[in-house]
Parts: sequence; structure tokens; C-alpha cells
Amino acid sequence: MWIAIVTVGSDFLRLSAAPDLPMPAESVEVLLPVALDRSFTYSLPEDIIAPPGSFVEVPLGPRAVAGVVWGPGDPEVPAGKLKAVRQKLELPPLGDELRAFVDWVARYTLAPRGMVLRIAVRGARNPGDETPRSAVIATGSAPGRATPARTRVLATASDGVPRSKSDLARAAAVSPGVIDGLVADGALRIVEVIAEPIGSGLQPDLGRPELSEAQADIAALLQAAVRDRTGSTHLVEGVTGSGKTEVYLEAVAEALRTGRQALILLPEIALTQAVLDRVTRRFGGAPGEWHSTVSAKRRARIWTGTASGETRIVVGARSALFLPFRDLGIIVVDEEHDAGFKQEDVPVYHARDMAVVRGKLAEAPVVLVSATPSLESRVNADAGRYRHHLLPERFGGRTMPEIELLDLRADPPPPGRWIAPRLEEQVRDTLARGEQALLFLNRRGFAPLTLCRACGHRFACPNCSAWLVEHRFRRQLACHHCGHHEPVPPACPKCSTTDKLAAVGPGVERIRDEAAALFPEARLAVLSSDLVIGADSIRAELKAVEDHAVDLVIGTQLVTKGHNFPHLTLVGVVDGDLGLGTSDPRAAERTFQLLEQVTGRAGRGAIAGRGIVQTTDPLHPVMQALKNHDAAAFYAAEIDARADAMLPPFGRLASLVVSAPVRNDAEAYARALAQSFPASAPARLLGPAEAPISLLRGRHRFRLLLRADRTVDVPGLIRAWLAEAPRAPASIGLHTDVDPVSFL
Ligand SMILES: Nc1ncnc2c1ncn2[C@@H]1O[C@H](COP(=O)(O)OP(=O)(O)OP(=O)(O)O)[C@@H](O)[C@H]1O
Ligand SMILES: [Zn+2]
Repeated sequence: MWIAIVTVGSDFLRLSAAPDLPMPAESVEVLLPVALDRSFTYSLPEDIIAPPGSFVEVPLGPRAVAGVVWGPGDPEVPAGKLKAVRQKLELPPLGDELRAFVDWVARYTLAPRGMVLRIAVRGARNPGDETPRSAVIATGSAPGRATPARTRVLATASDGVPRSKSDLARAAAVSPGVIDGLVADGALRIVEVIAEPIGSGLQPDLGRPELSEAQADIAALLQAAVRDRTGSTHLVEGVTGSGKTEVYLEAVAEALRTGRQALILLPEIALTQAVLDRVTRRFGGAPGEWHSTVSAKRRARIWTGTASGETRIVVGARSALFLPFRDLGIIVVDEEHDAGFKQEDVPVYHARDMAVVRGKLAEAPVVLVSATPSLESRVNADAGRYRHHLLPERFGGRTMPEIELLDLRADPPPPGRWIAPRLEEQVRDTLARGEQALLFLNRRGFAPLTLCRACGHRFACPNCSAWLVEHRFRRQLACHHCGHHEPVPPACPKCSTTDKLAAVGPGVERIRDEAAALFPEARLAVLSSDLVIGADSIRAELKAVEDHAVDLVIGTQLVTKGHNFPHLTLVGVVDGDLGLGTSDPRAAERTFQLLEQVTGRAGRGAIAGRGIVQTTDPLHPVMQALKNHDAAAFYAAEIDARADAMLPPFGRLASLVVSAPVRNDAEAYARALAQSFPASAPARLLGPAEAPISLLRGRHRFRLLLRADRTVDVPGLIRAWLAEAPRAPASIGLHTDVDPVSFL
């Protein structure tokens, strides 16, 4: 049993008291976390010692802002014109490696350097003194009365880690009252603790599993890569449920053993809890959790903890890549194929690709992990640029789910319904056996289109070229692009007819209604990002599914990845063709990844699983690959097609979207840009053409697409071109995306 030891948190002043080397120059270049690419030269008062990386406060116009010393000042600026650094801030400096990374990302993504710096300093503030707080630990004595909720709490608390009451309630998915009851009963005890640095005190050998031979071989290679410090890149490709997580945690353990830090990147918040729990069990303590809903205070603690080296493991979303790790030993990119790693706002970057860059700069191996790797990573592995490690079978002798293609042309659902008779029957049988089933439809809301049967009027977004999606639960029509929403009107706004508005097509809410009618006895849960809001409720819902408190799950892509639902044996895909009919060059790849992942949730427990995919095109290569479990053939065909079309990763793309409130303005500037494209450039410029979403948030959009050979420095080429291009009028927006993931 653990005893709650009172320790002192990380201390800023101690960090900044490290001996500073004086700089020869008395002026410094300072980069500010604002939307500017350029840095500024300031003079440095004699009593301030601020080597590169130091945080300083400087005047900018009438304001005082915090920035980071980037290097020696520009000697060309006359000394008399310089403003002076006001003071040095007591924050750990940004290391050379992270500063080089910021510069690299800015150059590659064409983002202002200040905008990239902004991500890197998001948690840079003093977390303040830690005051003791109360926590609960298990006493070891059994409670007077045992309930499932109480048992869960005591199982969670059995690791001896002191947790606040609310943290423990959340981790065990019970209400806070259960915790109070256990305290009153003497099974839990309240103690005073001062928080240790987050993610510290982790033990590399605590919850070590016995690895299979295939797992052990890969783990050994990854561990050697951690020790070698060569910054190599690895692709771990293993079918769903093959035990990839256990393998990469072994490599993370090696980073801990060698005194270094580890970063595990995930594409979305819904996945973090499962990984956090596994890391906690494996290493006997919680890692740092980093994403947009983490409180500012916790972020400050993690930021300073990574800088001091005390925070040993961070599990986070893409921006965790910019944390100031003191000695990064490994980066894991889990579900590396996921589009969630791409940030679509400035800086427009792909965290997987940038992780490879940071790994090189930090001399840390980068481990990309997926059951369905991106084509890019596959090709890099085939070409020997990445080391390829395969886990072709599920762990523990479990079999892959058997996939059945349900031809909707031969066996259609009744009119106005979406679940075909055969799928209905299979769900019924599954539930009758006391097993769990999942119906998957990657579409939020009730119906994707509403129209008036009297006059044909269709409800569209006033700001975007998109239909409004009915959300019956919220009684709204909503735009999924800009967030515009309006109440569902009682009558058609065009012809005033009442009772003639019709919902066209299904969303998950509609499938829920259909399922409730078909299976009235089943306990249903809908998992969709607009119904389950916030990391805590997602956690609770996923836990309910895991614990079999739900019989039938109806979900969007929120449920597809990385979850272990031991009782789930049947996955029904309502519309397998959704996503195939687009002009996106990655449509087939994405659909395959999504369907392989979601059907891969079936049969991970003791009983074998099945997947049923409703489709109108069972001979489509994606459907055949799913059915035959033949990813290799599918990838090979896709790779050939991409090579022929010179699409990524064989050729390189960049997209430039010009937007303006007035359509003609956008089009005119897009044309002017195209005309200024240098004829001698080693690239082809396509367009301008109206973007597929031609109106977005009230702005008309035209797109230019640049295609070049793999060897061309695309960011450099664009920078040179734009420097000579006509200046954009104030109303014009230009969104540049190197290596675009979205083509909308
Ligand atoms: N060596 C091992 N010893 C015991 N259990 C293991 C071992 N390896 C994997 N498992 C168990 O097998 C299941 C699947 O493993 P894991 O979640 O690591 O697979 P994965 O390949 O990461 O899955 P996915 O890609 O589908 O998310 C888990 O319940 C895990 O705990
Ligand atoms: Zn809209």
C-alpha cells in the first residue's frame, strides 16, 4: 500500500537560477507570440542576462508583451533606435531544439513564426505555489455493503494513488455520493497531499505484461532505437486488437529507464481516457494530459514539468508536440492515419509529419502506430525511409471479425427505414444471446436534408453552400460548417404550407429512433460528438458501453477508434458507401480506414465478432478488401493509382483558397494570383476553380491547387511566388495549406 507523501512541486526559481552564460551582443532578437513572422531587435540593459530561449518582457507600441529571445540582435539596426528589454521573466527557457522546431514548422507551413511560437508558449506561466489539497485513498478495509459502483471505486483506488474525490468518482464513473459513502464506511480515508509534478514518479517496470513473441521482437527494436538516439521513424502496423499499445508502452518504458521523456499523441480527446488509464496502470501513475479542455492551471504545471524534466510522460492532442520537453526520448503517434492530426487553422500543420521533424531535432525515435496506416506512411515504409514492424494477428489467439457485405439492392430496408431485414435479424440474435451490438453511421443529427413536399424548398445555410441538418433532439436545423442554427419552423418559409416538411436521409438520431422501435427492450446509447459534449461525459458513456450497461450502441466516428468494448460482438455499418462518392483523392483510403477500424471493435473479448456492412456496391475494392481482410491488395492498388496520378506521396500538393465577401472580388484576386505564377516554376498550377464548398461562413471561395514533384521545395516556391504577386485587397483572405488533407 502506498502512503500519501507530502512532496514539494516543481519550483520555477530553481530552474531559472541555473548559471546563465553572458552573451557578447548587447542587443537581442525577440520573437513575439503574435501574428507576425518577423522578430524585433531590442537592446539589453547591462543588468539583464538573457541568453537565447529566455522569456523577456518588451515594449511593443504602447503595450508590454512577453516574448522569447531568439538570438543576437540585428547589428544593422542603429543602437539609438532600439527600445530596451524591460525585464527577464522567471520562466524556464525554450531550448534550442524547440526554437529550431518553431522555425521549421513556420517555414514549412508558411505561417507567421509568431503564430507557431504561440502554441509553444500556451502553458508558459508560473503555476504558483501548490497548496495542500485533500485526497482520498483506500484504507484496505472492506465496506459494510458492496455495490457494483462501490466495487468499481475500490478497484480504481487499489493502486494507492491519492486522488481528489471528484477525480476518483470520474475515474470509476460513479457519482460523488458513492465516494462519500465509502469514506463514512471507513473503506476510504481522506488525506492531505501536495501535488507532485504531473506525470512524475512513474515506474517503468510496474505493470509490465508478458509480451507475445511478435510483440517482444518489435518492442526490443523500438527500445534499441530509444537507446540509440538516432531520431529514426518507425511504422507499427498491426490489425485491430493485435496489442500495438502494449508494444509502444514498452518503448515508452525504455525512455523512462534511460531518464528521458515520452510523448504520446492522439488524434482526438475521446481517445485520451482509454490511453491515460492504460499508461496509469502500466507505470503506476497518471501522465500529463494535454488538450484544449485541460485547465490553464494544469497546463502551466505540465508546461513547467516538461521543461524541468519532471513530467515524464505526456498524452495529448496535436499541440502537445510543442511542449518544451527537456529531454524527449520518444514520440508515439497513435492512430497515425487519422485526419484529426491535421490542424486546419493557422498554422496549418499535420502533427504526424511534424512529429517526424521534432523527433529528428530531438534525436528521439518517432513511432507511428495504426491498424490502417496512411498511404503516405505505407509508402515511406516500403521505400525504407521508415522501419516497418508488423503484427498480423490479434493478441491471445482472438480472430478478426468475419465481414459480411449486405447488398442493399438485393435486400433493401422497407421504405423510410435504413436497417435492412438481415441486419435487423442479426442484431436481434446478438441481443438475444446477451451480447452487445453497434450500429455505425458517420452522420450526426436526424436527417441531412429537410425539404418541403409542397413546393420543393430545401433548407440551406445562409452563410455556406450546405444543407441544414435537422437535429431533432435539439429541435434545430444546423449547419455543420459554420454552426448557424435555427428552430425547425412549423410551416415552409417559402409556401407557408404546414405539415409538409420532410426529413430526407438518415443521421444517427434517426437510426436511434428506428432501433428503438425495432428493439424496444434494448438499452440504447447514442454516441455522437454533438450529443455527448465534453471529455467527462464522453468518458462516462464509453465506460457504460465497456461495462455492458448498454446493449445497443448507435454511433458516429466517435466510437470507431482505439476503444476496447469486450462485450461487443456485432458491428453493423448502416451506410458503407457514405464517403466514397466524393472527389476527394483520399476518399477510398479514408472509407477503408474508417470501416476497418469500426468493424475492428467487434470480437475483442472472449467471443468472436462479426461485421455487417450495408452497401450498394459490394464489388467496390474497399468492400472487397474489408471482406477478405486483404489490406495489402487494397493498399497496393491505391498506391499504384496515386503514383499514376502523381498524387501524394508521389507528387506534392498545396492548396491556396482565396475568399472574400463578394464573389467577384475573390475570383478576380484568385485569377491575378494565378497569372503571377512564374512560368519557370517547377510545378503546375491548377485553377482557380470554385471550391467545393463555394460559400463558407459568408465568404465566397476560389481554390488554386499546386502540384509538384516530390523533390520540389513547395513552401519555398510559394513564398517566392507570393512575394512577387499582386498585393491582396483588404477584403481578401488567403488560406495556404501545404500537403492538404481536406479538399473542400
Ligand atoms: N502482452 C499482452 N498481455 C496481455 N494482454 C494483452 C497483451 N497485449 C495485448 N493485450 C490485450 O489485448 C487487447 C488488445 O490490445 P491493444 O489494445 O494493445 O491492441 P491495439 O493493437 O492497440 O488495438 P487497436 O488498434 O484496435 O486499438 C487489450 O485488451 C490488451 O490489454
Ligand atoms: Zn453554414
